[in-house]
Amino acid sequence: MSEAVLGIIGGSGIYDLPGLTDIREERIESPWGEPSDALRIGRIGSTKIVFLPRHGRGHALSPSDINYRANIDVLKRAGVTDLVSLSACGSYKAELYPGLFVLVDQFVDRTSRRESSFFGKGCVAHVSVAHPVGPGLQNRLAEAAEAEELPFVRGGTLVTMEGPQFSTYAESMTYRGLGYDLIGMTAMPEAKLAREAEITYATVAMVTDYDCWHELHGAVDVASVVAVLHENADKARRLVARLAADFPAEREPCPAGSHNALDNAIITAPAFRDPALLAKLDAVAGRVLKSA
Ligand SMILES: CSC[C@H]1O[C@H](OP(=O)(O)O)[C@H](O)[C@@H]1O
Ligand SMILES: Nc1ncnc2[nH]cnc12
Repeated sequence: MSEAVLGIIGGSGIYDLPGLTDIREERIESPWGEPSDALRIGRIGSTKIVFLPRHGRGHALSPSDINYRANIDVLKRAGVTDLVSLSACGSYKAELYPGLFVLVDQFVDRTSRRESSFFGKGCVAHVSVAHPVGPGLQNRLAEAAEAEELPFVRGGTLVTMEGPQFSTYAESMTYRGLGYDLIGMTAMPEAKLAREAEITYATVAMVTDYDCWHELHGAVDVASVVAVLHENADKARRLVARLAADFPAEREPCPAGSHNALDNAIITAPAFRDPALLAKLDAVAGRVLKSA
C-alpha cells in the first residue's frame, strides 16, 4: 500500500484548519473544472494533511454550485487516500441533539442537478457504494472522539437534498417517517465520487438543528446553524488533530473496498474507450487504466 494522506473537507463554518505545520497552498488544475478553492497542504505530527473548504473561503458556493468532481479529482492528485468530510446537518431524531457528532454510515441521494460520476460515454464504470463509508476510517474517528471525550454516536443515515432552501414541513416529516437520521445538502455525490476515485471516505455529521419537524423548535435558519457550528469548531479541530496524530503511515486496505473499487468496475471494452475521457480519468482511474 502507499503512504497514507489524510484529506479533510471543511463544510459550513469550517474554512480553515489551524494547527497544520509546514503549510503551503496549492492550486491544482483539474480536467473536471474548478475546485472550490486552493488546497492547504501541511502536517499534523508526521501525517500529511490536505484541507479543502467545500464552499470555498467566504462560502461563495452553494451546495448545487460546488464542483464535486473537481474537488475529489484534485484531492486524488494531491495523494489523498483517506477523506473525512465535516458537515453541518439537521436531525430527525430527538436524541440526535445539536452539538452531537454523528459518524454516519449510510446516505440517501435526493439531489437532482449535480454531476455524480467521473465515468460515462466512452468509459462506463459501475462501482459498489453499498457501504460508502470506510469502516476502518470510521473506527479511527470513533477512537479519536473517545480520546477527546467528544459527544458522538456511531451509525446513522444521512439524506442529501438539493437545496439551497431547507425542507418543507411535509418533506421533513416524510424523511423522519422513513427512518432517516439526518439531513444535509453536500454528502452526495461527494461520497460516490470518492468511491469512484478509490479514496476511503467518512462523514462526521455535526448536528446543528432539528430541521423543522420538532414541535418545540422553530424552522431552521442559517444564523442558528452557524451559531451551533461556532460552538463546535473547537471540537472539530480537536477531533481532526487526534485522528491525524494517531493515523497510520501506510494506507490501510478498506473492508468496504474503497482502495480497489475500480478493480472490476469498468465495463467498456478497451477498443471502444474514448481517449479524451481516458485522459481526464488519469488521476481518478490511473491505477486501473495504466495496467489495462
Ligand atoms: C449553512 S446551513 C446549510 C448548509 O450547511 C451544510 O453544509 P456542509 O454540508 O458543507 O457543512 C448543508 O449541507 C448546507 O450546504
Ligand atoms: N436542516 C437542514 N437541512 C439541510 N441541510 C442542513 N444543514 C444543516 N442543517 C440542515
